[in-house]
Amino acid sequence: MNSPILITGASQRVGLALALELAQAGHTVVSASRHIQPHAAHPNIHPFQADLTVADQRQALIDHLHGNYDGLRAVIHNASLWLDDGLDNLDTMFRLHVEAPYHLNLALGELLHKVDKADIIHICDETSSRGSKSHIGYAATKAALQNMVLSFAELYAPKVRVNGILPGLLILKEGGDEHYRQQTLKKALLEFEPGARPLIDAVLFLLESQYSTGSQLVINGGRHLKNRMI
Ligand SMILES: NC(=O)C1=CN([C@@H]2O[C@H](COP(=O)(O)OP(=O)(O)OC[C@H]3O[C@@H](n4cnc5c(N)ncnc54)[C@H](OP(=O)(O)O)[C@@H]3O)[C@@H](O)[C@H]2O)C=CC1
Ligand SMILES: Nc1nc2c(c(=O)[nH]1)N=C([C@H](O)[C@@H](O)CO)CN2
Repeated sequence: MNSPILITGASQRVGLALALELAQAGHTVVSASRHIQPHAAHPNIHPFQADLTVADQRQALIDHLHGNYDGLRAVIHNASLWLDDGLDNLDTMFRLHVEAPYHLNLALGELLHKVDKADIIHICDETSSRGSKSHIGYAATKAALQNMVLSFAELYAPKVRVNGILPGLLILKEGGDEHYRQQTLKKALLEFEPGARPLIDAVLFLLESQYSTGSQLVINGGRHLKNRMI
C-alpha cells in the first residue's frame, strides 16, 4: 500500500531533519511548504509547493493526496511562523496554525482510516499552555492547535491516534545575538540548544506507540521548574 507521511513545513530546520530521518527509515514523505529546497532532496521525499494560509493551495494539496495515494500513514502539522504581535500577523498565524490543520485533518480523515495504524501529530509549543507576553498571537494560535488534539483524538478514535508535541527551545532563530542566546538558554534547567533531535525522538515514539491518543508530550529541558518561587 502506498501510504506516505505528510509533513507540513519540512523545507528547513526541524521539519527538514524530521523528513530526512523518516525518509531514511524507509517512509515515503510528502513535504508541503512554500519553498522547495534543493538541499532537501531525497528519493523518498516528495515535495509539494503550497502556501497553507491560502485556501486554494491547501485544497490543491488535499486533491494531490487523494489523487495519488491509497492511504496516509501520518499527518504531522509542523508548518509555523513565529511572528511578532500585530493584527495581520495574528490573521496569518491563525490561518497557518489553526485553519490549515483543521481543514487538512477533516479532509484527510478518509485516507488516514485506510491504513491499519495512523497518526496525526500537532507540533505546538510549550507557550501554548502557559502564554507568552512577547508572542501573544503565536501562543494563542498554537494553543488552538493544542486544543484540536483533544477534539480530533475523540473524533478519530480508535483507528487514528492524535497527539501533540510541546517543545520549549529546539533551534534558535538565525542571526540572534549572543546575549539573547545566553538569556534563552538559561530559561531551562538543561542549558543547551538541543536541535531537532528531541522532536524527532518524540515523533518516533508516537509513531510506534499503541496506547497514546489525545496526549501532549512536553520537551522543554525542564523549563517549567526553573526559578520557581517555592
Ligand atoms: N525552533 C524552536 O526553538 C521551536 C520550534 N517550535 C515549533 O517546532 C516546529 C519547527 O520549528 P522550526 O524548524 O524552528 O520552524 P521554522 O520557522 O524554521 O520552519 C517552519 C516551516 O514552516 C513552513 N511554513 C511557514 N509558513 C508556511 C506556509 N504559509 N505554508 C506552508 N509552509 C509554511 C516553512 O517553510 P517555507 O518558508 O518554505 O514555507 C518552514 O519549513 C514549528 O512548528 C515551531 O513552531 C516550538 C518551540 C520552539
Ligand atoms: N515556527 C517557529 N516557531 C518558533 C521558533 C521558530 O524559529 N520558528 N522559535 C522559537 C524560539 O526559538 C523560542 O523557543 C526561543 O526563543 C519558538 N517558536
